[in-house]
Amino acid sequence: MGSSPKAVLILSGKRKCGKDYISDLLLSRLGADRCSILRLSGPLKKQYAQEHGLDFERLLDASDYKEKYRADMIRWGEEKRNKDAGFFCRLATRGEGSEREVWIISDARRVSDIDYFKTNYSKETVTLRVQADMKVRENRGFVFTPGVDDAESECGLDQGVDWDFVVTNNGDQQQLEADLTALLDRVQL
Ligand SMILES: Nc1ncnc2c1ncn2[C@@H]1O[C@H](COP(=O)(O)OP(=O)(O)OP(=O)(O)O)[C@@H](O)[C@H]1O
Repeated sequence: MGSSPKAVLILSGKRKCGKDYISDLLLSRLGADRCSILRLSGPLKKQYAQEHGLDFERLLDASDYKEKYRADMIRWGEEKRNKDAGFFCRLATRGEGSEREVWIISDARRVSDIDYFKTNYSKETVTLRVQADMKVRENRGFVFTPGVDDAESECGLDQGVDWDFVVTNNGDQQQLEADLTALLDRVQL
C-alpha cells in the first residue's frame, strides 16, 4: 500500500480540543471511499510491540499493561525519531487507508511531523490548528496531567507553526461547518 494522495489534511491541537471529532466530520464530508484518517500514534505502538515481542492490542487500551511500557515506549520513540525524523510518518502513510486520495492526519504533535508532510507532499498538505477554550476542553473531560500536558508531545506545536487554517471549536456548530467548508474549498481534488 502507500500511494500519492491528492490532499493531506493535518490536524493539531491541545487535548480534548476536538481533533477526532473534526476528523470524523471531514471524513463524512469527503466520503470514506476516498478519504481515510491516518494516525501517527498507531504505528508507533505497533512497531514497538513488534520489536519487543509484546501484545499490540493491549498496548492500545487504557490498561496497566500499557502503563508498564509507557516510559520505555516514549524513550524508544524518541530514539527512532532522532535517527530518522520521518520514521512514524512513513509507517502511517504506508499502512491501511493510505491507498485513498485524501489523508486526514489527526494527531500531528511535533514540528518534525509537519516538516515531513510539507517536504514530501508540499502541494497537497494543508495544516489545521484546532482551538478550544480551557473550560470547554474541561467539560469534554480534559484534566491537566503533569508529565503529559507539559511534555513535548503535547506542546511541540503550540508555537512556531504558520497554520493554513485555525478553527475554533467551542461548540458553535454553524461556525465550525462554515470553517470546514472554507478548508475543503482549499483542497484540490
Ligand atoms: N463541536 C463539538 N460538538 C460536540 N461535541 C464535541 C465537539 N467537539 C468535540 N466534541 C466532543 O468532545 C470530546 C473530545 O473530543 P475529541 O475526542 O475529538 O478531542 P481530541 O482533541 O481528539 O482529544 P484527545 O487529544 O484527547 O484525543 C468527544 O467526546 C467529542 O465528541
